[in-house]
Amino acid sequence: MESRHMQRKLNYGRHDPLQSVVVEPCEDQKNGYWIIYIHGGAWRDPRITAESFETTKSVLQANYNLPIAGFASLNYRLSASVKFPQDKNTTPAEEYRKAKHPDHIRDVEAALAFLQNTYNFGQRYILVGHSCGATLAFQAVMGAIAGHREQVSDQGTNDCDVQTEPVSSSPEPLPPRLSAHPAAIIGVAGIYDLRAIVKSHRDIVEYRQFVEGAFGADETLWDAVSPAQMVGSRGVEGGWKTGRLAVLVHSDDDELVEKAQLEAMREVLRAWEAREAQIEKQELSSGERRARVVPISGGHDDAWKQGQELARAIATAFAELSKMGLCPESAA
Ligand SMILES: N[C@@H](CC(=O)c1ccccc1NC=O)C(=O)O
Repeated sequence: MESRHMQRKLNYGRHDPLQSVVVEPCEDQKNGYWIIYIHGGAWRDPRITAESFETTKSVLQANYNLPIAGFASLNYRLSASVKFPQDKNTTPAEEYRKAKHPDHIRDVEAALAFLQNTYNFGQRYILVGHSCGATLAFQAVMGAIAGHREQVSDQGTNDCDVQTEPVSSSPEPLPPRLSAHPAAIIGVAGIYDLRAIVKSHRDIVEYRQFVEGAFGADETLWDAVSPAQMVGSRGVEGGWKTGRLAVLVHSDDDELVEKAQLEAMREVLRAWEAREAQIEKQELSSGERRARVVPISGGHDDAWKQGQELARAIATAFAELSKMGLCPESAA
């Protein structure tokens, strides 16, 4: 592979080493899209990090010729896990995992704003999220969570009034504003309805544990932050005004997240799809939107561990953008 593409790890926050991104700009594809990955691990698994995108990235670079302007993979602060206990007395404070909603999504927003300020790609990016990373990807464009922070070019109205989060325990100021939402989101093995996933696994304590670990025990908050639960101005429908393409990816071999999660998200995306995208005046395309389902094979974590199926899903998204007239020819 070409070696002039340099991979670097950059920090976007000062309170936790997990406030970092692994980036690799691709100098020869300036008109392409940035691929920005958000890893899974139930908001708490310290073994699953930004580096978990490496294999998929290598597959994309070796086997596809897509117009990709750069790769970024985000780390974000994690919640505590009973499976990986830490001793508060001996763990350096910045490494002690204690994040609670909205810390995770605020870190994702801060990372995206940091990348936008650094690389100036505007809306030309695709958010790819796996498992709880898919939750975070769609939360980043939900009206009730982040939509009021988007700056739409022609002064979109601010129709979001309610704050749906507890006061953050985080010492951080609010992250800089997200200047633009992604053109496309790819949700892989995603969790989109917290109440439903806990209920459908009520005999396995782990599910309630990781949801409470990240969001607390108040189930009305679970609904308010679930992309498949919020409709209208508080959901993806009202929040993701400039969005063009949503791709939902799932494997029937997935042993951890059931297909009902995808189906619930597919339903709320129907209302989003029916509305026209808000587009820049100089843009020549129509406001057409698409939501697509892409089946893959393999177990829950095989998507990123093996990389081939995730890479294929990403290539499918580029093919859709291309059909919509939203994709440049790839250079070389
Ligand atoms: N290894 C994980 C398990 C996990 O990631 C998970 C389990 C069930 C359903 C979804 C999961 N991950 C989603 O991000 C853990 O530490 O809990």
